[in-house]
Amino acid sequence: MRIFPVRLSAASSSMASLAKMLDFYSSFNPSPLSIKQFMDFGQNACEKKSFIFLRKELPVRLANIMKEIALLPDNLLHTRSVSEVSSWYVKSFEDVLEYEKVEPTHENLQKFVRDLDLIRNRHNDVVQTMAQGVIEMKENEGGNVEAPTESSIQYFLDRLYMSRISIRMLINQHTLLFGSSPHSQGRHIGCLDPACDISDVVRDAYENARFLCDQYYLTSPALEIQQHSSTDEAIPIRTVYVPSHLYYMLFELFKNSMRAVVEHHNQDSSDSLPPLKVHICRGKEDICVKISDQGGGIPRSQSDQLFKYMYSTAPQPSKSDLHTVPLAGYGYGLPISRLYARYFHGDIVLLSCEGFGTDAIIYLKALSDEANELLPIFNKTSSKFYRATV
Ligand SMILES: O=C(O)CCCOc1c(F)cc(-c2c(C(=O)NCc3ccc(C(=O)O)cc3)noc2-c2cc(Cl)c(O)cc2O)cc1F
Repeated sequence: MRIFPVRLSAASSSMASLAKMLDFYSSFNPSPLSIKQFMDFGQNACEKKSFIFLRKELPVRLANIMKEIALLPDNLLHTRSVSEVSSWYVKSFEDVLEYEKVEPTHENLQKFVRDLDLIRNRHNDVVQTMAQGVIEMKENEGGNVEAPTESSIQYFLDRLYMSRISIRMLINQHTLLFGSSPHSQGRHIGCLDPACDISDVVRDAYENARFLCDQYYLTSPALEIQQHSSTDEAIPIRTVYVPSHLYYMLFELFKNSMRAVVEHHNQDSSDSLPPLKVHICRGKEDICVKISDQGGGIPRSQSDQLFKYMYSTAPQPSKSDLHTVPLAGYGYGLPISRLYARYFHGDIVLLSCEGFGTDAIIYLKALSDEANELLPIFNKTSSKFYRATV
């Protein structure tokens, strides 16, 4: 009976074909789009053009990051969690390749939208699962991880999550523009708001962070907002942006500020907490959102640590903590918030004055044609980084 060898050859031939396709699509650099290009295309959207662009661009972006996953240190790559994440990427890569040569018929376009929804949902838990993989690796290594491994993990996770932000942006734009409810968008173009009122998103994020803070600490600092526009643009300051990205950044920063302020000011004193002061400023090149708190600050020597995936002052949350301790997370909120800001060529900068408080500044590009996607590219340079530290 030749069943097993046939099955083995079938498996090995599909692996060989996957490896060939990975090499092919990773040989292309991802094509970054600007917010202006997303808007211009979305205002006169053509589903066939979007389909033809995505059936090439999605495999290119998936293959570029899959080649980096393969270069991870074995003690991380072979954890159960990272193996699971890797299998999601393989499945999604194969799912999109099904459309490589098909005709853009109405039926195929509809099926493409459904498959994009499945792909997005398959990858919903990548961040938590990767965090679990880092914990498994630490446990397997007896708790200590050498610095070179830690820096290569930091480098990789920044690129993995930036790639994931970009792939979800492409998928969301296509499914929102051409999915089942294209006309319920109002003024929105996909997930982009052409007139995003920044102070509205600030208030929304503050109120939700405050709700969690009140739940846990039974108190929370007030909010004061000021807006400054150096250009002739009116107040309130509006810009073309992805409100959900801005909300994520603000929600994380407000949670951190509230935790610092409440924990720094002993909770039984009658003095009221110092308010959080937010300045929204529009210049020619930048839009800035500065959150200033009097939470006692953190030493300059430690502030960079807050952007590390393998550092957190909070103990690693247990599964129950993640549901019961509202302000606790894996400590990934800040590094991922900075990726959201950097994704369209902005940034997040922390300026802390130990003993007094912290300013956290979100920088956004003021001009949509300068807000280009910042995408990781797999090439000899990036792979050398892994080889040097593995
Ligand atoms: O679990 C998560 O996901 C949230 C993970 C994150 O959790 C943190 C958190 F919310 C707030 C702080 C913190 C402290 C503090 O904690 N100061 C006390 C201390 C003094 C000395 C040292 C030291 O010497 O190392 C450390 C802390 N001071 O300012 C901030 C602060 C940090 C950020 Cl990013 C911000 O946007 C606003 C802030 O006021 C630190 C966090 F780490």
